[in-house]
Amino acid sequence: AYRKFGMPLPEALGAIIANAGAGSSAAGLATELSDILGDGGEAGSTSKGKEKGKPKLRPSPAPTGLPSAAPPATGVPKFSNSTGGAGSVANTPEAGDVEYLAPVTIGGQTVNMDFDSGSSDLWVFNTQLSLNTLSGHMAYNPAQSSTFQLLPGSTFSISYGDGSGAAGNVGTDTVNIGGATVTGQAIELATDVSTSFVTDTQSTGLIGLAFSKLNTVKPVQQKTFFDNALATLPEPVFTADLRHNAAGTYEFGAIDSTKFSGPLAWTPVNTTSGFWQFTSQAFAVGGGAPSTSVPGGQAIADTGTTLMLADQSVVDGYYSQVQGAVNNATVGGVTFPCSATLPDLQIDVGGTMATVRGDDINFAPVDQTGTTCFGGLQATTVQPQIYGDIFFKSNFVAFNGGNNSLGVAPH
Ligand SMILES: C[C@@H](SC(=N)N)c1ccc(Cl)cc1
Ligand SMILES: C[C@@H](SC(=N)N)c1ccc(Cl)cc1
Repeated sequence: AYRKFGMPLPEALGAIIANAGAGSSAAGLATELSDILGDGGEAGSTSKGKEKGKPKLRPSPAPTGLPSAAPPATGVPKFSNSTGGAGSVANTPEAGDVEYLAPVTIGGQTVNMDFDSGSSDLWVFNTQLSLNTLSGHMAYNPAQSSTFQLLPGSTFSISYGDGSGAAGNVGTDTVNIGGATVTGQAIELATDVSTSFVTDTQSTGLIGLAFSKLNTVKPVQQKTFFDNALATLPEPVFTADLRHNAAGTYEFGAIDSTKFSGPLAWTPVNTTSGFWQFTSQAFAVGGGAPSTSVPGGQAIADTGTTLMLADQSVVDGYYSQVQGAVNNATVGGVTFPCSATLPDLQIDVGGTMATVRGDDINFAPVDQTGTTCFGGLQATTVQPQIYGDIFFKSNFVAFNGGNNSLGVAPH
Protein backbone atom coordinates (compact mmCIF):
# COMPACT_ATOMS: atom_id res chain seq x y z
CA ALA A 1 0.00 0.00 0.00
CA TYR A 2 1.13 3.52 -0.60
CA ARG A 3 2.29 5.69 2.31
CA LYS A 4 0.27 8.89 2.44
CA PHE A 5 2.14 12.12 2.03
CA GLY A 6 0.63 15.33 0.94
CA MET A 7 1.10 17.32 -2.19
CA PRO A 8 2.40 20.56 -3.58
CA LEU A 9 0.18 22.97 -5.45
CA PRO A 10 -3.20 21.70 -6.67
CA GLU A 11 -2.43 20.44 -10.15
CA ALA A 12 -5.39 22.25 -11.69
CA LEU A 13 -4.26 25.61 -10.34
CA GLY A 14 -0.77 24.81 -11.57
CA ALA A 15 -2.31 24.19 -14.98
CA ILE A 16 -3.96 27.62 -14.95
CA ILE A 17 -0.66 29.24 -14.08
CA ALA A 18 1.22 27.24 -16.67
CA ASN A 19 -1.29 27.83 -19.47
CA ALA A 20 -2.83 31.18 -18.67
CA GLY A 21 -4.67 31.00 -21.96
CA ALA A 22 -6.26 27.64 -21.37
CA GLY A 23 -9.51 28.02 -19.46
CA SER A 24 -10.61 25.18 -17.26
CA SER A 25 -14.21 24.74 -16.24
CA ALA A 26 -14.79 26.06 -12.75
CA ALA A 27 -16.65 22.88 -11.83
CA GLY A 28 -13.79 20.73 -13.05
CA LEU A 29 -11.36 22.94 -11.20
CA ALA A 30 -13.42 22.69 -8.03
CA THR A 31 -13.54 18.92 -8.24
CA GLU A 32 -9.84 18.64 -8.86
CA LEU A 33 -8.80 21.21 -6.30
CA SER A 34 -11.09 19.99 -3.54
CA ASP A 35 -9.89 16.44 -4.19
CA ILE A 36 -6.32 17.61 -3.90
CA LEU A 37 -6.78 19.97 -0.97
CA GLY A 38 -8.85 17.38 0.81
CA ASP A 39 -7.29 14.24 2.15
CA GLY A 40 -6.01 13.15 -1.23
CA GLY A 41 -7.67 11.29 -4.08
CA GLU A 42 -7.07 7.85 -5.56
CA ALA A 43 -3.56 7.00 -6.50
CA GLY A 44 -2.78 8.55 -9.83
CA SER A 45 -3.07 6.26 -12.83
CA THR A 46 0.26 4.91 -13.89
CA SER A 47 1.28 5.82 -17.34
CA LYS A 48 2.49 2.99 -19.48
CA GLY A 49 1.90 4.15 -23.00
CA LYS A 50 2.70 2.50 -26.33
CA GLU A 51 6.28 3.18 -27.38
CA LYS A 52 5.94 6.13 -29.77
CA GLY A 53 8.53 8.43 -31.31
CA LYS A 54 11.98 9.17 -29.96
CA PRO A 55 12.11 10.65 -26.45
CA LYS A 56 13.88 13.97 -26.06
CA LEU A 57 16.09 12.67 -23.25
CA ARG A 58 18.88 15.00 -22.34
CA PRO A 59 21.70 13.90 -20.06
CA SER A 60 21.68 10.23 -20.99
CA PRO A 61 23.00 9.49 -24.49
CA ALA A 62 20.24 9.04 -27.04
CA PRO A 63 18.61 5.69 -26.27
CA THR A 64 18.96 2.96 -28.83
CA GLY A 65 15.32 2.04 -29.46
CA LEU A 66 13.54 0.59 -26.46
CA PRO A 67 14.79 1.72 -23.06
CA SER A 68 17.48 -0.57 -21.77
CA ALA A 69 16.31 -3.00 -19.11
CA ALA A 70 17.53 -2.54 -15.56
CA PRO A 71 21.20 -3.56 -15.47
CA PRO A 72 22.10 -7.01 -14.16
CA ALA A 73 22.54 -7.34 -10.41
CA THR A 74 26.24 -6.83 -9.75
CA GLY A 75 28.38 -7.29 -6.68
CA VAL A 76 27.56 -6.73 -3.04
CA PRO A 77 26.22 -3.20 -2.44
CA LYS A 78 28.81 -1.06 -0.66
CA PHE A 79 27.86 0.92 2.41
CA SER A 80 27.28 4.57 1.59
CA ASN A 81 29.52 7.34 2.82
CA SER A 82 30.13 10.96 1.97
CA THR A 83 33.43 12.04 0.57
CA GLY A 84 32.87 15.67 -0.40
CA GLY A 85 32.86 18.94 1.51
CA ALA A 86 30.09 21.48 1.45
CA GLY A 87 27.87 21.76 -1.62
CA SER A 88 25.82 24.61 -3.05
CA VAL A 89 23.41 24.61 -6.00
CA ALA A 90 21.06 27.18 -7.45
CA ASN A 91 17.38 26.33 -7.34
CA THR A 92 14.85 27.59 -9.86
CA PRO A 93 11.09 27.95 -9.37
CA GLU A 94 8.81 26.43 -11.99
CA ALA A 95 6.24 28.82 -13.48
CA GLY A 96 4.14 30.31 -10.67
CA ASP A 97 6.55 29.08 -7.97
CA VAL A 98 4.74 25.70 -8.11
CA GLU A 99 7.89 23.83 -7.13
CA TYR A 100 11.62 24.46 -6.93
CA LEU A 101 14.12 22.38 -8.93
CA ALA A 102 17.89 22.09 -8.59
CA PRO A 103 20.58 20.02 -10.37
CA VAL A 104 21.73 16.70 -8.90
CA THR A 105 24.53 14.61 -10.45
CA ILE A 106 23.93 10.87 -10.22
CA GLY A 107 26.66 8.61 -11.57
CA GLY A 108 27.94 11.51 -13.67
CA GLN A 109 24.50 12.35 -15.10
CA THR A 110 23.07 15.75 -14.04
CA VAL A 111 19.28 16.02 -13.77
CA ASN A 112 16.95 18.62 -12.23
CA MET A 113 15.10 17.41 -9.15
CA ASP A 114 12.49 18.61 -6.68
CA PHE A 115 14.14 18.96 -3.25
CA ASP A 116 11.51 17.89 -0.75
CA SER A 117 12.04 18.34 3.01
CA GLY A 118 8.62 16.69 3.48
CA SER A 119 9.52 13.18 2.27
CA SER A 120 12.50 10.81 2.39
CA ASP A 121 12.83 8.97 -0.94
CA LEU A 122 15.23 9.89 -3.75
CA TRP A 123 13.53 8.63 -6.89
CA VAL A 124 14.17 9.39 -10.55
CA PHE A 125 12.73 9.15 -14.02
CA ASN A 126 14.95 6.56 -15.71
CA THR A 127 15.34 4.50 -18.86
CA GLN A 128 13.13 1.66 -17.56
CA LEU A 129 10.07 3.88 -18.13
CA SER A 130 8.19 3.85 -21.41
CA LEU A 131 9.23 6.38 -24.05
CA ASN A 132 5.76 7.90 -23.74
CA THR A 133 6.25 8.48 -20.03
CA LEU A 134 9.76 9.80 -20.58
CA SER A 135 8.71 12.25 -23.30
CA GLY A 136 10.02 15.71 -22.43
CA HIS A 137 11.83 14.53 -19.31
CA MET A 138 15.49 14.16 -18.50
CA ALA A 139 16.20 10.58 -17.41
CA TYR A 140 18.89 8.74 -15.49
CA ASN A 141 20.31 5.76 -17.34
CA PRO A 142 21.85 3.34 -14.83
CA ALA A 143 23.42 1.34 -17.66
CA GLN A 144 25.53 4.40 -18.52
CA SER A 145 26.86 4.78 -14.98
CA SER A 146 30.02 2.88 -14.09
CA THR A 147 29.25 3.29 -10.38
CA PHE A 148 25.62 2.09 -10.41
CA GLN A 149 24.88 -1.09 -8.45
CA LEU A 150 21.45 -2.72 -8.33
CA LEU A 151 20.08 -3.56 -4.86
CA PRO A 152 18.62 -6.95 -5.85
CA GLY A 153 15.04 -7.45 -4.65
CA SER A 154 14.64 -3.93 -3.30
CA THR A 155 11.52 -1.93 -4.23
CA PHE A 156 9.91 1.37 -3.29
CA SER A 157 6.36 2.72 -3.41
CA ILE A 158 5.36 6.22 -2.33
CA SER A 159 2.35 8.47 -2.76
CA TYR A 160 1.66 12.10 -1.94
CA GLY A 161 -1.61 13.49 -0.60
CA ASP A 162 -2.78 14.67 -4.02
CA GLY A 163 -2.83 11.04 -5.13
CA SER A 164 0.36 11.39 -7.14
CA GLY A 165 2.99 8.76 -6.56
CA ALA A 166 5.78 6.58 -7.89
CA ALA A 167 7.01 3.02 -7.45
CA GLY A 168 9.87 0.89 -8.76
CA ASN A 169 13.16 -0.81 -7.99
CA VAL A 170 16.33 0.39 -6.29
CA GLY A 171 20.08 0.62 -6.74
CA THR A 172 22.95 2.71 -5.42
CA ASP A 173 25.17 5.28 -7.09
CA THR A 174 27.36 8.29 -6.34
CA VAL A 175 25.38 11.50 -5.84
CA ASN A 176 26.99 14.93 -6.03
CA ILE A 177 25.05 18.08 -5.18
CA GLY A 178 27.14 21.15 -5.87
CA GLY A 179 30.23 19.44 -4.47
CA ALA A 180 28.72 17.56 -1.53
CA THR A 181 29.20 13.92 -2.53
CA VAL A 182 27.80 10.64 -1.22
CA THR A 183 28.86 7.25 -2.57
CA GLY A 184 26.46 4.31 -2.31
CA GLN A 185 23.34 6.54 -2.15
CA ALA A 186 20.07 4.65 -2.69
CA ILE A 187 18.65 5.68 -6.07
CA GLU A 188 15.01 4.66 -6.46
CA LEU A 189 14.26 3.91 -10.11
CA ALA A 190 10.61 4.51 -10.94
CA THR A 191 8.91 1.93 -13.14
CA ASP A 192 5.52 3.56 -12.48
CA VAL A 193 4.84 7.27 -12.03
CA SER A 194 1.48 9.05 -11.72
CA THR A 195 0.14 11.45 -14.31
CA SER A 196 1.05 14.69 -12.55
CA PHE A 197 4.71 13.68 -12.49
CA VAL A 198 4.58 12.73 -16.18
CA THR A 199 3.18 16.15 -17.10
CA ASP A 200 5.68 17.93 -14.82
CA THR A 201 8.41 17.57 -17.47
CA GLN A 202 10.95 19.89 -15.80
CA SER A 203 11.25 17.54 -12.83
CA THR A 204 13.27 14.31 -13.04
CA GLY A 205 12.04 13.21 -9.62
CA LEU A 206 12.31 14.02 -5.95
CA ILE A 207 15.16 14.11 -3.48
CA GLY A 208 13.70 13.56 -0.03
CA LEU A 209 15.29 15.52 2.82
CA ALA A 210 13.01 14.57 5.74
CA PHE A 211 14.11 11.88 8.22
CA SER A 212 15.08 8.46 6.90
CA LYS A 213 12.43 6.73 9.02
CA LEU A 214 9.92 7.79 6.33
CA ASN A 215 11.86 6.14 3.49
CA THR A 216 9.69 3.56 1.68
CA VAL A 217 12.35 1.14 0.35
CA LYS A 218 11.78 -2.53 1.26
CA PRO A 219 12.98 -4.97 2.51
CA VAL A 220 15.80 -2.75 3.87
CA GLN A 221 14.88 0.92 4.46
CA GLN A 222 17.43 3.33 2.92
CA LYS A 223 18.91 6.63 4.08
CA THR A 224 18.41 10.08 2.59
CA PHE A 225 21.24 11.94 0.89
CA PHE A 226 21.48 14.32 3.86
CA ASP A 227 21.64 11.45 6.37
CA ASN A 228 24.42 9.80 4.36
CA ALA A 229 26.29 13.10 4.02
CA LEU A 230 25.92 14.23 7.66
CA ALA A 231 29.02 12.59 9.07
CA THR A 232 31.42 14.32 6.72
CA LEU A 233 29.79 17.67 5.94
CA PRO A 234 31.77 20.56 7.45
CA GLU A 235 28.58 21.48 9.37
CA PRO A 236 25.68 18.96 9.82
CA VAL A 237 23.23 21.26 8.05
CA PHE A 238 21.44 22.01 4.81
CA THR A 239 19.76 25.32 4.03
CA ALA A 240 16.86 26.43 1.82
CA ASP A 241 16.86 29.89 0.25
CA LEU A 242 13.71 29.99 -1.94
CA ARG A 243 12.56 33.12 -3.76
CA HIS A 244 9.50 34.31 -5.70
CA ASN A 245 10.11 33.91 -9.44
CA ALA A 246 13.90 34.08 -8.99
CA ALA A 247 16.84 31.76 -8.45
CA GLY A 248 17.68 30.78 -4.89
CA THR A 249 20.09 28.30 -3.30
CA TYR A 250 20.19 24.92 -1.62
CA GLU A 251 23.38 24.45 0.41
CA PHE A 252 24.77 21.41 2.24
CA GLY A 253 27.37 21.68 5.01
CA ALA A 254 27.44 25.43 5.54
CA ILE A 255 25.21 28.37 6.51
CA ASP A 256 25.76 31.42 4.28
CA SER A 257 24.92 34.37 6.51
CA THR A 258 24.87 36.73 3.52
CA LYS A 259 21.59 35.06 2.51
CA PHE A 260 19.49 36.36 5.43
CA SER A 261 19.25 39.31 7.80
CA GLY A 262 19.71 39.18 11.55
CA PRO A 263 20.41 36.13 13.69
CA LEU A 264 18.84 32.75 12.92
CA ALA A 265 16.15 31.90 15.48
CA TRP A 266 16.70 28.22 16.40
CA THR A 267 13.91 25.87 17.53
CA PRO A 268 14.09 22.21 18.51
CA VAL A 269 12.62 19.71 16.03
CA ASN A 270 10.43 16.79 17.12
CA THR A 271 11.55 13.97 14.81
CA THR A 272 8.88 11.46 15.93
CA SER A 273 6.75 12.12 12.82
CA GLY A 274 9.78 11.84 10.55
CA PHE A 275 9.20 15.45 9.43
CA TRP A 276 11.07 18.63 10.40
CA GLN A 277 8.32 19.35 12.97
CA PHE A 278 8.22 22.23 15.43
CA THR A 279 5.80 24.03 17.74
CA SER A 280 3.69 26.78 16.16
CA GLN A 281 0.97 27.94 18.54
CA ALA A 282 0.44 31.61 17.76
CA PHE A 283 -0.10 34.04 14.92
CA ALA A 284 -0.75 37.72 14.36
CA VAL A 285 -2.01 39.65 11.34
CA GLY A 286 -0.44 42.88 10.14
CA GLY A 287 1.38 43.36 13.44
CA GLY A 288 -1.84 43.10 15.48
CA ALA A 289 -2.36 41.32 18.79
CA PRO A 290 -1.19 37.69 18.65
CA SER A 291 -3.66 34.83 18.99
CA THR A 292 -1.96 32.15 21.06
CA SER A 293 -4.18 29.13 20.87
CA VAL A 294 -3.76 27.43 17.50
CA PRO A 295 -5.24 23.91 17.88
CA GLY A 296 -2.58 21.21 17.65
CA GLY A 297 0.08 23.87 17.60
CA GLN A 298 2.49 21.88 15.43
CA ALA A 299 3.90 22.54 11.95
CA ILE A 300 6.50 21.11 9.56
CA ALA A 301 8.99 22.90 7.29
CA ASP A 302 8.25 21.49 3.84
CA THR A 303 10.00 22.66 0.66
CA GLY A 304 7.99 20.10 -1.35
CA THR A 305 4.62 21.74 -0.74
CA THR A 306 3.77 24.83 -2.78
CA LEU A 307 1.46 26.60 -0.35
CA MET A 308 1.24 27.22 3.42
CA LEU A 309 -1.45 24.97 4.91
CA ALA A 310 -2.45 26.17 8.39
CA ASP A 311 -5.18 25.55 10.94
CA GLN A 312 -8.61 27.00 10.09
CA SER A 313 -8.23 29.46 13.00
CA VAL A 314 -5.14 30.98 11.39
CA VAL A 315 -6.77 31.15 7.96
CA ASP A 316 -9.97 32.73 9.30
CA GLY A 317 -8.02 35.19 11.45
CA TYR A 318 -5.83 36.24 8.54
CA TYR A 319 -8.44 36.59 5.79
CA SER A 320 -10.86 38.44 8.11
CA GLN A 321 -8.43 41.32 7.50
CA VAL A 322 -8.55 41.05 3.70
CA GLN A 323 -11.37 42.93 1.93
CA GLY A 324 -13.29 40.67 -0.42
CA ALA A 325 -11.69 37.45 0.75
CA VAL A 326 -14.12 34.54 0.42
CA ASN A 327 -13.95 30.82 0.86
CA ASN A 328 -14.42 30.02 -2.80
CA ALA A 329 -15.91 26.52 -3.00
CA THR A 330 -15.77 26.74 -6.80
CA VAL A 331 -12.01 27.01 -6.75
CA GLY A 332 -11.47 24.98 -3.59
CA GLY A 333 -9.85 27.55 -1.34
CA VAL A 334 -9.78 31.17 -0.21
CA THR A 335 -9.71 33.78 -2.98
CA PHE A 336 -9.71 37.56 -2.89
CA PRO A 337 -9.59 40.43 -5.41
CA CYS A 338 -6.09 40.53 -6.97
CA SER A 339 -6.13 44.26 -6.15
CA ALA A 340 -6.38 43.56 -2.41
CA THR A 341 -3.57 44.74 -0.16
CA LEU A 342 -2.52 41.72 1.89
CA PRO A 343 -1.22 42.22 5.44
CA ASP A 344 1.90 40.42 6.64
CA LEU A 345 1.35 37.28 8.69
CA GLN A 346 3.40 36.76 11.84
CA ILE A 347 3.58 33.07 12.71
CA ASP A 348 5.15 31.31 15.70
CA VAL A 349 8.20 29.14 15.00
CA GLY A 350 9.26 27.56 18.28
CA GLY A 351 8.65 30.69 20.30
CA THR A 352 9.92 33.28 17.79
CA MET A 353 7.44 35.08 15.51
CA ALA A 354 8.46 34.72 11.87
CA THR A 355 6.97 36.97 9.19
CA VAL A 356 5.38 35.85 5.93
CA ARG A 357 5.11 38.90 3.67
CA GLY A 358 1.60 39.75 2.47
CA ASP A 359 2.91 39.93 -1.10
CA ASP A 360 3.96 36.29 -0.83
CA ILE A 361 0.42 35.32 0.26
CA ASN A 362 -1.02 36.57 -3.03
CA PHE A 363 -0.27 33.32 -4.82
CA ALA A 364 -1.79 33.42 -8.31
CA PRO A 365 -4.79 34.52 -10.37
CA VAL A 366 -7.47 31.89 -10.84
CA ASP A 367 -8.93 33.58 -13.92
CA GLN A 368 -7.60 34.82 -17.21
CA THR A 369 -8.46 38.44 -16.44
CA GLY A 370 -6.36 38.43 -13.28
CA THR A 371 -9.33 39.66 -11.26
CA THR A 372 -9.56 36.95 -8.61
CA CYS A 373 -6.48 35.61 -6.85
CA PHE A 374 -5.87 32.40 -4.92
CA GLY A 375 -4.37 32.64 -1.45
CA GLY A 376 -0.97 31.15 -0.67
CA LEU A 377 -2.30 30.54 2.87
CA GLN A 378 -4.97 27.85 2.90
CA ALA A 379 -6.61 25.70 5.58
CA THR A 380 -5.74 22.13 6.40
CA THR A 381 -7.64 19.84 8.73
CA VAL A 382 -4.65 17.52 9.06
CA GLN A 383 -2.05 18.00 11.78
CA PRO A 384 0.71 19.06 11.70
CA GLN A 385 0.32 22.25 9.69
CA ILE A 386 2.44 22.38 6.55
CA TYR A 387 4.61 25.46 6.02
CA GLY A 388 5.53 25.13 2.35
CA ASP A 389 7.18 27.36 -0.24
CA ILE A 390 5.02 30.39 0.64
CA PHE A 391 6.75 30.41 4.06
CA PHE A 392 10.21 29.85 2.56
CA LYS A 393 9.90 32.82 0.18
CA SER A 394 9.96 35.13 3.20
CA ASN A 395 12.22 33.04 5.44
CA PHE A 396 15.67 31.48 5.02
CA VAL A 397 15.65 28.10 6.79
CA ALA A 398 18.58 26.04 8.10
CA PHE A 399 17.93 22.36 8.83
CA ASN A 400 20.39 21.10 11.49
CA GLY A 401 20.68 17.30 11.45
CA GLY A 402 23.40 17.40 14.12
CA ASN A 403 21.10 18.50 16.94
CA ASN A 404 17.69 18.24 15.17
CA SER A 405 16.79 21.89 15.10
CA LEU A 406 15.59 24.51 12.62
CA GLY A 407 17.06 27.99 12.19
CA VAL A 408 14.80 30.67 10.67
CA ALA A 409 15.52 34.26 9.63
CA PRO A 410 13.90 36.74 7.24
CA HIS A 411 15.41 37.11 3.74
C1 LIG B 1 4.31 16.24 3.83
C2 LIG B 1 3.67 17.00 2.72
S1 LIG B 1 3.93 16.16 1.15
C3 LIG B 1 5.55 16.27 0.77
N1 LIG B 1 6.23 17.35 0.99
N2 LIG B 1 6.09 15.21 0.16
C4 LIG B 1 2.18 17.14 2.89
C5 LIG B 1 1.45 16.22 3.65
C6 LIG B 1 0.07 16.34 3.74
C7 LIG B 1 -0.58 17.40 3.09
CL1 LIG B 1 -2.32 17.57 3.22
C8 LIG B 1 0.15 18.30 2.31
C9 LIG B 1 1.52 18.18 2.22
C1 LIG C 1 2.07 16.21 -8.19
C2 LIG C 1 3.58 16.07 -8.33
S1 LIG C 1 4.19 17.13 -9.58
C3 LIG C 1 3.39 18.58 -9.49
N1 LIG C 1 2.15 18.65 -9.12
N2 LIG C 1 4.04 19.65 -9.83
C4 LIG C 1 4.25 16.26 -7.00
C5 LIG C 1 5.40 17.03 -6.86
C6 LIG C 1 6.03 17.10 -5.62
C7 LIG C 1 5.49 16.43 -4.53
CL1 LIG C 1 6.26 16.50 -2.94
C8 LIG C 1 4.34 15.70 -4.68
C9 LIG C 1 3.72 15.63 -5.91
